[in-house]
Amino acid sequence: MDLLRGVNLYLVGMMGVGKTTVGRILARELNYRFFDTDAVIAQVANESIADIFANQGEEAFRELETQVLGQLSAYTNLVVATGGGTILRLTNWSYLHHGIVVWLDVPVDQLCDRLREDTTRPLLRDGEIKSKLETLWKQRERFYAQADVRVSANITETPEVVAARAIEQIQKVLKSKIGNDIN
Ligand SMILES: Nc1ncnc2c1ncn2[C@@H]1O[C@H](COP(=O)(O)OP(=O)(O)O)[C@@H](O)[C@H]1O
Ligand SMILES: O=C(O)C1=C[C@@H](OP(=O)(O)O)[C@@H](O)[C@H](O)C1
Repeated sequence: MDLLRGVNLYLVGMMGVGKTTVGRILARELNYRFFDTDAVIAQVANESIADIFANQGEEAFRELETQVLGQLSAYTNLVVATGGGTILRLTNWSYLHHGIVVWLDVPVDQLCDRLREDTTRPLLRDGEIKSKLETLWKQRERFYAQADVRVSANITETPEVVAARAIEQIQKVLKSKIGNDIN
């Protein structure tokens, strides 16, 4: 994994794909530090993500998200689990491109089962989860597709299996990048 030294891994993808769960495992395997931008935002704001949305609105949350991402990008050897909407802002991409952007992709219908009982994600409140996720997916798919590495997963796989595949795929992409640079 020497290829990866000195860079950050940024996990992107829809809510509930496992960015936090898989990210922690990746950090452990690579001996990197792990950060979840939502957790940092909640700590800095001293409020839960749901309360920030309710009290300050989504735009204020997005501003905090950009600030936290920018601060984390000053460091190296981090695995960063981003929020599902991080990819929406062009400014955020200027930070994401400091490292390797890894898209965890789980089919939306499988995410519904995972998130049905969830109360922590404000964008899924009030209404039918499936149609909300599908609407977000339609708006966001093209942004996720700009990641350096795509890791497809399904909910029958353990986070450990997904993390192992992510490492393999990241290595493959880095090796081919280096090969292309030499040729
Ligand atoms: N591979 C997996 N297998 C089973 N459950 C998972 C897996 N990945 C994540 N989960 C569960 O799904 C939920 C959402 O995962 P999380 O890591 O918080 O997603 P994200 O950070 O992308 O929003 C959590 O309850 C987590 O325990
Ligand atoms: O998709 C989104 O816009 C959001 C995803 C959430 O993070 P997770 O992707 O970790 O659930 C959190 O940042 C916030 O609720 C908004």
